[in-house]
Formats: sequence, structure tokens, C-alpha cells
Amino acid sequence: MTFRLEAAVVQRGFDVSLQVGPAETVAVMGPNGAGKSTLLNVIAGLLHPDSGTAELDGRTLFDLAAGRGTWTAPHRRGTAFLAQEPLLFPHLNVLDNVAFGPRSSGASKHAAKESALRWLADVEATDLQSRRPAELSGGQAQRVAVARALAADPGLLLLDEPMAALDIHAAPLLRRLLKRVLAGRRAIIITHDVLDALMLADRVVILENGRISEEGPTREVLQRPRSRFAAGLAGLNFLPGQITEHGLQAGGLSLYGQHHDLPGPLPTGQPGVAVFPPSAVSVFLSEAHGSPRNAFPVTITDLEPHGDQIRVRAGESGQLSADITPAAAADLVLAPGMRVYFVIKAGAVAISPS
Ligand SMILES: Nc1ncnc2c1ncn2[C@@H]1O[C@H](COP(=O)(O)OP(=O)(O)OP(=O)(O)O)[C@@H](O)[C@H]1O
Repeated sequence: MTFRLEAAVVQRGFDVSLQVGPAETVAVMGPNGAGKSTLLNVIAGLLHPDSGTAELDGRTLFDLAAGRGTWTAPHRRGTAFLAQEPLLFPHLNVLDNVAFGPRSSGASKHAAKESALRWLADVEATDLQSRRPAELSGGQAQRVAVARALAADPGLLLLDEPMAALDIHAAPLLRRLLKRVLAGRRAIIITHDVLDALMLADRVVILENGRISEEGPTREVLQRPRSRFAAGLAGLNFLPGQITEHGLQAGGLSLYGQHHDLPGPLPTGQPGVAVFPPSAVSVFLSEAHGSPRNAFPVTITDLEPHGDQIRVRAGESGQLSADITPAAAADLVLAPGMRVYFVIKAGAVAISPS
């Protein structure tokens, strides 16, 4: 039993193919406008794609291949949606809100209430059962919304940044609750937070410009990112270019580096990326220091505190960073606008095909 999707929305430049296993939680991350909400809306049946097919546990959600045109209505898809705002029915109390799902799928009034009470207990909201949504805090309302989504017994739970509208005290509580309820359940969660991806998901999918640019187990993607977005999440420098015999040619820049996870030699001449941590970059006033191979001139754009280090940003849009000690920054009298040399240890530069 699986979830399988292929869908294109031409006007939005969206073209995605995705599978999610029965007990798998997938985090979807990407820049603003990448297509994350489009993905969930297509799955939930709120947006009609131009082409594609989707299937959940043997049920066709849509099949838009020429001559077919199958379309299942949103409430018959076996999916449940948890949005940033809890979206509870304002005129129903908490218990009736949670009982709504089982009731509309045919359960008797009694059975629907029994099931709602079980889910409310599960999200530690039993004592809220008689309240109206207007009498709940943001965190309480979102807990009730989780219970309501689960009470419908969805084959796929869709979560659109469920922590985004909560304050900093309520968010950790809901994250812990989601960790518990998502275990062993199939879900797709949109998030901007690396912590959510690490804690809640088995796998992360990076969406950029309507396409999946990278996917894999969250830890692996963060350790060895191949997309600019994932490198940014992991706090790593990222340079795209062309693979050479010893590393990467990125514009006028030759970088020496190593590949970690390829069986053979680097595929010379192919597009690739170099990724390295800011801590592996040293800053010098002249080229004479360090290995000349990975030394290149840059213009400082910004200096900012970063933990107990100073982060030196350089390059046209500050896309390269070095972390150095405050003492070193003071010795070098660094300031924005200065021309300096970034020197990178070749051993710390990971090259991958892109
Ligand atoms: N209602 C709409 N009509 C037309 N185009 C839209 C509509 N909503 C979004 N788009 C476009 O579709 C693309 C994907 O948008 P989408 O909202 O899916 O991105 P997102 O990754 O969810 O972004 P964010 O992180 O800002 O919520 C963008 O180019 C956006 O401008």
C-alpha cells in the first residue's frame, strides 16, 4: 500500500513526482514560492493539476492521462489537512469538532463521540471537550485540530507548517505531540524549520522552482547537501560549477576537493557542487599564506557574531562565509568592503555531482 503522485501545474512551473511509504513522514522544504503549498493542495484535491496521476492505498485520487480524467473529491480522498491556523468549526464545541470526521464517514453518533474522546485524550485535551474554539489558546486549538485530523483516520496526513502560527512556548509542546502521533503514520509536512525535519521526518524533499532538487534521509541531506537551499539550511558554503580531475571549476575559481560517496573517480566535465563549512575557511590579507590551491580573493560584505566566532561574509551577495575568532578579526582589522583572501582546506571541500 503506497502513496504515489505525479503532477504538473503548468502556470506555476510545478512538476513533481513523489512516493511516500505506509509509515513514512516526509518533510518538504524549500524557498518561498517553491511550490510547497501547491503540492499539498494538489494532493488534498483543492487544486486541479494540468496533468498527472495520484494514488493512495489503491484509490485513484486523480488520473488525468488523455481520455481518462478521473477525479476524486477532496472529502473522499482519505487525506486530512492540518493548516497553520487550526480552522475549527466555530459554532461546534471541541468534542463535536473532533467527532465531525468519523460522523461524516458514517459512524453512529455514539461511536463518533467515543472515537473523538479517545483522540482528545491522546492529544491531552480531554478537559477542553466542552469549550468552543474561541475559548482556546492557539496551542490548545492546534492540539484539537490534530485530534480532529487523526479522528478521520486518514491514509495520508498533510501538515502545512503546523507550528508556524504558535508562540515559542506552544511550539515545542506541539512538536513533541506530533513526534508521537506521526510515528508509524504516513504524513507530508511542510516546514521552514530544520529541527522539524530532523525530529519529525524520515526523509526530506527539497523543492526549488516547482521541482524536487534533492531528497533523502534528513541527516544525510544536511551532512552532504547537493542543492543551494539544503546547504543554506545546514549552514554550509555552496558553489556550483563543473567537476575537474581534482575538484571543481566554479567560474574563475579552481577548488581542490574530495568526493565522499562515489564509487569511482569524479565524473570530470559534469556539473557538480562544492560544499564546505565556514569553519574550514581562514581569512588572510595576502595570498602568500596557506595552500595557494584554495586561496582566492573576495570582498567582505558583512561581519556578524556567530556563536563565539565572527562570521565573515563575502562575495557578490555574501554567499561565502568564514568563521574566525574575534581575536583574528580584530588582528586583521576586518571591515565590509575590504579585499581579503579566503583560504580553504582542500580536505574540507566535498565535491558531488549535481
Ligand atoms: N493562487 C495562485 N494563482 C497563481 N499562481 C499561484 C497561486 N498561488 C501560488 N502561485 C504561484 O505558484 C508558485 C508556487 O507557490 P506556492 O504557494 O506553492 O509556494 P510555497 O513553496 O508554498 O511558498 P511559501 O513558502 O511562500 O508558502 C509560485 O510561483 C506562486 O507565485
